[in-house]
Amino acid sequence: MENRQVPLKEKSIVFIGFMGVGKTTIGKLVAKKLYRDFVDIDVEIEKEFNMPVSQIFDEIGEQAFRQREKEIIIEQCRQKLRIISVGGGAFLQEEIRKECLSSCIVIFLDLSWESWKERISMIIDSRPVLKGKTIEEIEELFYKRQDVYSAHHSKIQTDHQEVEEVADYIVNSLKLAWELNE
Ligand SMILES: Nc1ncnc2c1ncn2[C@@H]1O[C@H](COP(=O)(O)OP(=O)(O)O)[C@@H](O)[C@H]1O
Ligand SMILES: O=C(O)C1=C[C@@H](OP(=O)(O)O)[C@@H](O)[C@H](O)C1
Ligand SMILES: [Mg+2]
Repeated sequence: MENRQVPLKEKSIVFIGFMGVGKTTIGKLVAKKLYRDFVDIDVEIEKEFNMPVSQIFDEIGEQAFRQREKEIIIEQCRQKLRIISVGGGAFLQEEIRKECLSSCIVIFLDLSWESWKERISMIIDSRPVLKGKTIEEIEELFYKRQDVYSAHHSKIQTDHQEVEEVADYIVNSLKLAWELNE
């Protein structure tokens, strides 16, 4: 389905940002508050391969993961009324960026490096891209990736904010934008 003529209120919403910023957690919460279906692209890929992302990287390879990531995101973006959380590496692919930006509302969840660093122990084991890297190398990747996240419709600064607060702010902002667009 071509999604470009879809009214703003019905457009799917895509969450982007670096690993661990809260795309999965906040996306799920926003979906619940808006009574919309939630899709986490990593979870969809894990279901297909029947193994966690880190095992897919080890046993099948990152390239196969990126290929399915692209296909599933494009498929999901063309649906209406979805809340979609993509992996932090998805926007490195131009085709994904273009599709998300043309079909959906793209929300960038921003977090400072200082705040992000405090979360590292929670995510390091499940993110193969971080495995074996020094903190300096991760910091370099963090800043390098910010370039691709600059392609978005809306940015939310999440430092020192609880997930509920961030989700409520997003829901209220969306409702306001929808009202103004009516
Ligand atoms: N605003 C927040 N404040 C504190 N912890 C958070 C916040 N958002 C997410 N987290 C925690 O950070 C970790 C990574 O969150 P997750 O939603 O998986 O991020 P992503 O999908 O962007 O990789 C989880 O343990 C989650 O509970
Ligand atoms: O940034 C990346 O390259 C990745 C981010 C992960 O998703 P989260 O951003 O949800 O952690 C997951 O897709 C995979 O481990 C690769
Ligand atoms: Mg996630």
